[in-house]
Amino acid sequence: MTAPLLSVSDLRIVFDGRHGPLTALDGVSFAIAPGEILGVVGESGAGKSLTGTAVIGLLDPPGRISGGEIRLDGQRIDNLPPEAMRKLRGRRIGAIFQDPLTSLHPLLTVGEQLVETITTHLPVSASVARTRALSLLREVGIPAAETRIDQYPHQFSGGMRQRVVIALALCAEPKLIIADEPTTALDVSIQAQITTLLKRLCREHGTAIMLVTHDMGVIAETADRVAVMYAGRIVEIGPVEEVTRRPRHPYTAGLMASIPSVHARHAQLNQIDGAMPRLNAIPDGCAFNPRCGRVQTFCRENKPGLPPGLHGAACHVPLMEPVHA
Ligand SMILES: Nc1ncnc2c1ncn2[C@@H]1O[C@H](COP(=O)(O)OP(=O)(O)OP(=O)(O)O)[C@@H](O)[C@H]1O
Repeated sequence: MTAPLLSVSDLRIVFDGRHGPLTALDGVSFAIAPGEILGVVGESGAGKSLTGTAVIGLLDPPGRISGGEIRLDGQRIDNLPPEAMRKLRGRRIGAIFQDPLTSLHPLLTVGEQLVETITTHLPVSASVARTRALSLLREVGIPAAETRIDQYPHQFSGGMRQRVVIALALCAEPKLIIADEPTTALDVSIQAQITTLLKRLCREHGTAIMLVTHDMGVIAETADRVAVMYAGRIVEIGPVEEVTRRPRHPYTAGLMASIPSVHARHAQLNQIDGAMPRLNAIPDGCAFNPRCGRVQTFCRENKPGLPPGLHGAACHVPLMEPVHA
């Protein structure tokens, strides 16, 4: 792998509660290369969003980083003062969230928001910024951009609004975009258009994306590599083809089995019995052991680590045979 753009090492996040700190992220490590799309997948509560939130420096109390480090282009960013982090956000790291309306100001036109973001981060005049805003809107596939630029967010459909949010994230040509469930609120046909757009932007601009989603189908279509999270840890990581065709962790295999057909994407991950444990009740040993069909006595006692290498699973009894043809 080339020098990583983002590297997260042994990241730990706790929530300070009345009965002491609860561990929400427990030693998460991964890297993203320039231009690469890393999918981060897992059920609700796995810690996917927390990981993305920590990378963009938006973790709020009572949550806090209690260990590990985050580096962007080699520079440590997890301990930057808030002002420095604010500058970095938007300029070097962009963000796209599930609901476009939370990222857009309802009372400002799309053009005003783009121009403001561009002039905040780049030393250009308002008229140059407007020209750039127009070309960004065209680039993300907004038809009749010259008219649309002066319209308000509510005048756009959900899919078009998400395109505007992507344009906003791209304003300062950040090297990294954190996209948290960017397609979840959209119709299936629109989802495909947005994932195609994200892939094209990565290819054409060399932007890296950390794509957070509960949907293994979106990952399979979009990501280069995938990190599977469970109960605050990465339980499997590897190239998407490898992980989807030959999952090694029984949890990943369960996620794969739960991918609905392309035409029925909205089915939930309901094929693995049981639920993600609460933070105050994470089982000893492998956190997945109560739900695992391959559980052995030692799985209840020893926490498995993620082995080094391109594709690895934190499992004492990994699946080694292809599960999917
Ligand atoms: N402010 C908070 N206080 C206490 N616990 C929190 C807080 N925010 C998140 N958590 C806990 O941290 C864990 C990880 O949350 P996170 O939002 O990262 O999960 P996720 O995998 O992104 O799930 P989802 O898809 O539902 O967003 C969960 O157990 C959640 O309950």
